[in-house]
Amino acid sequence: MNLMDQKFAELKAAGRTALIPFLTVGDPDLDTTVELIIQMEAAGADVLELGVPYSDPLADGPVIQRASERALTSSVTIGTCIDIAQKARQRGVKIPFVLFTYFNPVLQIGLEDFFQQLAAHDISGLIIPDLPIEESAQVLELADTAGISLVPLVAPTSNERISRILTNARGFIYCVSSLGVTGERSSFHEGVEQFINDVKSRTDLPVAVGFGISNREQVERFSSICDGVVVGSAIVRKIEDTIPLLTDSERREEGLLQIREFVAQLKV
Ligand SMILES: O=P(O)(O)OC[C@@H](O)[C@@H](O)c1c[nH]c2ccccc12
Repeated sequence: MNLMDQKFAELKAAGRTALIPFLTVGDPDLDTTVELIIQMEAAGADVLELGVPYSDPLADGPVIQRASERALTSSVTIGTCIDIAQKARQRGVKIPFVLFTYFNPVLQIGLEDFFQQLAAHDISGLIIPDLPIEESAQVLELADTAGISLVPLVAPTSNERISRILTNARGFIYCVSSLGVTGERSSFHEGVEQFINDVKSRTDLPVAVGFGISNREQVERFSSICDGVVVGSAIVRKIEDTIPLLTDSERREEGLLQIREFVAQLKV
């Protein structure tokens, strides 16, 4: 049982739903990312998705694409992201981290080295959105050996693949609320609650939902049926809008407080 498993067990015992923010490491810069991680925890985040910026984020909408572009100007790599996680731990951050990366950056450093680095830096979970279940056997074996939970994405269109995905799932199940790419939404896939409840009926693992969730009302809606709610683009947009403050030494603290307050109002 790793830190993330423990966190979900604690929340379940308390009847609470995990708030799982996503941010892109290095956006707008690496030092600010460490400060933002500290603010996310202070705001009530229970698990944190640390996104590895990538040049071809095919599943991401424009907000996260822009965040990746900004981060890539600082030459952020997977190794940088893992170092940032360690820096946050050194600053006293206790919440579990889920590394979010496309598969190509993992292949570039090699699977064995990648999992050794993850395990050495207290990363609890891993999401690779473009690793299909059919090609995940070796990654799953290495993740299990390293004690890292390989978290699968399940979409309303997964249908007959859902059973195989759930059989190989670790950590939690990430239910994608809508088809398409990431980005704030005012509505979700028709029958999304039924889809989530169907997944819940078929697994003992915690079930979280993400994609499009951008305000407290939507978090409340999904918190009533899920063990976790992921919010990415809305937070990444808030970071983007606050960059002028975050990068001004005179107004940095004001900017960090605005991000903390934005995330805190999502906590139910
Ligand atoms: O941004 P949204 O719509 O709030 O969705 C969460 C999402 O950002 C995060 O989980 C994520 C970022 N990039 C992804 C790519 C695929 C699946 C999920 C993701």
